[in-house]
Amino acid sequence: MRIYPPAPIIGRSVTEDVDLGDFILPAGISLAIGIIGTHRDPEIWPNPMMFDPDRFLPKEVAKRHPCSYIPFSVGPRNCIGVKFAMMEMKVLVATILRSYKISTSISPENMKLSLEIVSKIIGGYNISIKKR
Ligand code: HEM
Repeated sequence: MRIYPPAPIIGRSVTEDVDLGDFILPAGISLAIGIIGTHRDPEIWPNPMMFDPDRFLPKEVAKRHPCSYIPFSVGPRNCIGVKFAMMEMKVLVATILRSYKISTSISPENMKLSLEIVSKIIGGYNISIKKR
C-alpha cells in the first residue's frame, strides 16, 4: 500500500486560491496529487524501496506528517471503503498465507507499473501458489 499504492495518482480542482507558503495554487486549476511519489519520497521514507513494516510502529508514525501515507487519500473525499478494504485485505492475505506459499519470478527492480487510475503491473503478475 505504500510502495505500490493501488491508486497512484488522484486529481483535484482548485476552487479558491490556496497559499502554500512558497507558492499559491490559483483558483481554477486542476492538479494531480502523486500518492506514489509521496510514498516513495526519500526525504520522508529513507531507503524508500525497502519494505520495512517497522516504519508503521506508532512511534515512527508519530514522527511523520499525517499526509505522508495516503493510500486512501485524505479529507472529505477520501475513500469511503477504507475500513472494509483494510479488513478484506487482512482476511484474504491471512487466509491465503495460512495454506499457501506465494512466489514470483519478478524482482521489485524489474517490476514496471502502468500508472492508471488504478495501477497494475505490466505483463501480468506471474505468481505461483503452492499448497503448504
Ligand atoms: C485497497 C483498496 C482501496 C484503495 C487503495 C482505495 C483508494 C481510494 C482513493 C485514493 C480514493 C480517493 C480518490 C480521489 O480522491 O480522487 C478513493 C475513493 C473512493 N473509494 Fe476507495 N479504495 C479502495 C477500496 C475501496 C472499496 C472496497 C470501496 C467500496 C466498498 C471504495 C469506495 C470508494 C468510493 C465510493 C470513493 C469516492 C469517495 C468520494 O469521492 O467521496 N474504495 N478510494
